[in-house]
Amino acid sequence: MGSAIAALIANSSCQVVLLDIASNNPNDRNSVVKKAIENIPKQRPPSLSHPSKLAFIKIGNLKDDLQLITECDLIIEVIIEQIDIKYKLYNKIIPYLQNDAILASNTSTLPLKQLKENIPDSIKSRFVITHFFNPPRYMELLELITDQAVVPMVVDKITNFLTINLGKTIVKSNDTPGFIANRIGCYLLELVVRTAIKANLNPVIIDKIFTDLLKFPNTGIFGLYDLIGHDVMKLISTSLVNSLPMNDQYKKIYILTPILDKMIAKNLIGRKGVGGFYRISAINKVKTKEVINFQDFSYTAIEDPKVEYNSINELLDSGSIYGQFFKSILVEFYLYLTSLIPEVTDNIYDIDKAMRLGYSWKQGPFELLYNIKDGFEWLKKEATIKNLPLPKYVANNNYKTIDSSKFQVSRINLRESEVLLKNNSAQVLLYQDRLVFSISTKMNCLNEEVFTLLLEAVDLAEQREQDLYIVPLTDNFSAGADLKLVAHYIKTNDFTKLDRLLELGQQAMMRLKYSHINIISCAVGFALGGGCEILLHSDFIVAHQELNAGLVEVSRGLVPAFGGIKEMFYRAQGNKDRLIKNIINILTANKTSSADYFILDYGISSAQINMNKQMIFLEASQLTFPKKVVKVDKKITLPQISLSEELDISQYNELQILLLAQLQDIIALQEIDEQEILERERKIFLELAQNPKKDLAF
Ligand SMILES: CCCCCCCCCCCCC[C@H](O)CC(=O)SCCNC(=O)CCNC(=O)[C@H](O)C(C)(C)COP(=O)(O)OP(=O)(O)OC[C@H]1O[C@@H](n2cnc3c(N)ncnc32)[C@H](O)[C@@H]1OP(=O)(O)O
Repeated sequence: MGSAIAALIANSSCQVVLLDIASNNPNDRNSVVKKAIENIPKQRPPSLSHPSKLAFIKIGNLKDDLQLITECDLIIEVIIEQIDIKYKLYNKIIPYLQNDAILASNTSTLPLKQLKENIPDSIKSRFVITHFFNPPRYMELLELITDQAVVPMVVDKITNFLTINLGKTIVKSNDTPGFIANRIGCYLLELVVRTAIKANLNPVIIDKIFTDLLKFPNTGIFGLYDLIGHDVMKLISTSLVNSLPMNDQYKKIYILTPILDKMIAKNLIGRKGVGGFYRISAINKVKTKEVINFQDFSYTAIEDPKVEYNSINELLDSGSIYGQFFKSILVEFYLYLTSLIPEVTDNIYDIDKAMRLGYSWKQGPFELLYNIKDGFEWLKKEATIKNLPLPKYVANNNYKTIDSSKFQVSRINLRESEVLLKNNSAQVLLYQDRLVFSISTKMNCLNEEVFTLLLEAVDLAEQREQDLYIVPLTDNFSAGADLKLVAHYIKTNDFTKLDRLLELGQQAMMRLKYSHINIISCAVGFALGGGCEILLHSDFIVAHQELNAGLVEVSRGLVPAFGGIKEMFYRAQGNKDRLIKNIINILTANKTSSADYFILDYGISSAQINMNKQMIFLEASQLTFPKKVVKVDKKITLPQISLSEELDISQYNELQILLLAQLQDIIALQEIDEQEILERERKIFLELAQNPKKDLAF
């Protein structure tokens, strides 16, 4: 994980030093760290936002290069979870720490108290635990563990670095084993897996219920166990069980399960092994997902199971085997969860946040309990039937003070904004003194109403002489044109509406580009198709590093038609190489995987990258923009290139070849202005849209 954390820091464009053990090879003492560096670009999912970020990582070994530590403000120890080995390392590095440098351990199992036992007092005040989640580039959660000895200035400094520079959301946890997320997450994993194996239940059905009814990530519980690795789960749980108090329920559910031990012995440890609860095989050359049979460890192909219940309440009331199973594990789980308050944390919203951001649950456990009819009353009743003692939090009715509006807090608190304009798909807000346009459709998809209000928003911004910020209030900037709506129009032959959408889209993009106020787009999540076209027509983009943006239309059997083709020509400004690159973006439906890639692949010149998606708008609103110099639509010269010679067309499909021919026709014009390309773009779109092989449906 050390190299993945180094990569995350490099992604933020901060300098980072990666020190690993010195190799025995006298000719190359850095061979171990070099191997780690070589592996960074191979990590999946990718740890680096762009290969160029490797330049931010300096390497060394823990024998010859300790002086590099003197250059560092923060030293994160990411080594094996053995206290003696950690002590040895601390003794080595402490003499090289700057007076105000912070020392942090990324331990997931050892308490801060124990880590500090042999540390000089002068270091105790700046020694904390920073618990990253794997993979660190993608998981937003960071558990921060401090104690009385740590001075507030240190807490502020590290909090700023982790949130602003690295984009993490910090949840403070007490210094208890497993902290918050793993204590709860691993308990649930062990509880479900061990109870289900004992009852010989089917992992596929259990996982399906977790994903469909409880909205867990697609891996479910057994899939996650495989992903973490049965060997690693054993290490984590053993360590937890050894450090938890005698009467902790984790010890009781961590029962002997010979099947799990046999699986480890057979290297059936999950994705890293020869299989796990699941495995992917090639059956008749078809990739097939299989599930294990616990009796003989053979595998059977999975047929997509149907869950016959519409809600968790229906399942729990059903009295079926799986209904009873879920009733029993949910009662056990919630009694355990509530027994952790206030020992692990007294903030239940932090518990929910930790499970959402560290385990990717759609809802945290407390919010989830709201989905169960009379959740806490149900829990009390079931616990009483089973004669189980109620934790204080439940027995004292403390849960009655839960404020459900605090579970998922949106990026901008709408209650603080004045709504200036609004329709069913978008709104214009006055947030403090900033004009904000935000879309409110599913995935912020674009329809006539969005464009109509966007046009009105630009009018309003111009009247008020104020810049306009385009800000998503949810996790995505925009997934582009509403393809469900487009498919519906096509099905009902409503070509007037289709034409109107196309016209409005193009008009809105040109209005953004040629208005005399600045248009600032705050780009997070997906900005695809029309979403990307809005970015291309904005004056400035503040982008989250984890942005996925691109003109992906060709992958849907369409072509960009809200000015995307036009911008790719226009932005090349006569430069041959840039034009070829831009055409490849369209042809290959280049969906970039980070803001770094988007800026380079799409030739974006006015953008700033931010690591923290919660802070994108804050950052945008703090920037000052010069008065916009409205561009003049001049003719651009088109470099005379032959696309069939410049590109390897053998790899392209029918639509791509047809599109290439149309783009070549534009190039043949030699000189063109923006309006002319836009008209061409519309013509190309309509011509190619007749191609019947289209799959707009989801
Ligand atoms: C003779 C014919 C003439 C035709 C003339 C037509 C003229 C019409 C004018 C249109 C001009 C368009 C021009 C523009 O340049 C083109 C575009 O913008 S095309 C759209 C490009 N965008 C995409 O292809 C993105 C599609 N979406 C995705 O790939 C994925 O959804 C995602 C964004 C990667 C997210 O993936 P996930 O996180 O897994 O989420 P889901 O896929 O489950 O999505 C959640 C939810 O949202 C719905 N949804 C997503 N994108 C769209 C969309 N573009 N339109 C409609 N709905 C969308 C998705 O279906 C899910 O819905 P649910 O299942 O929850 O109901």
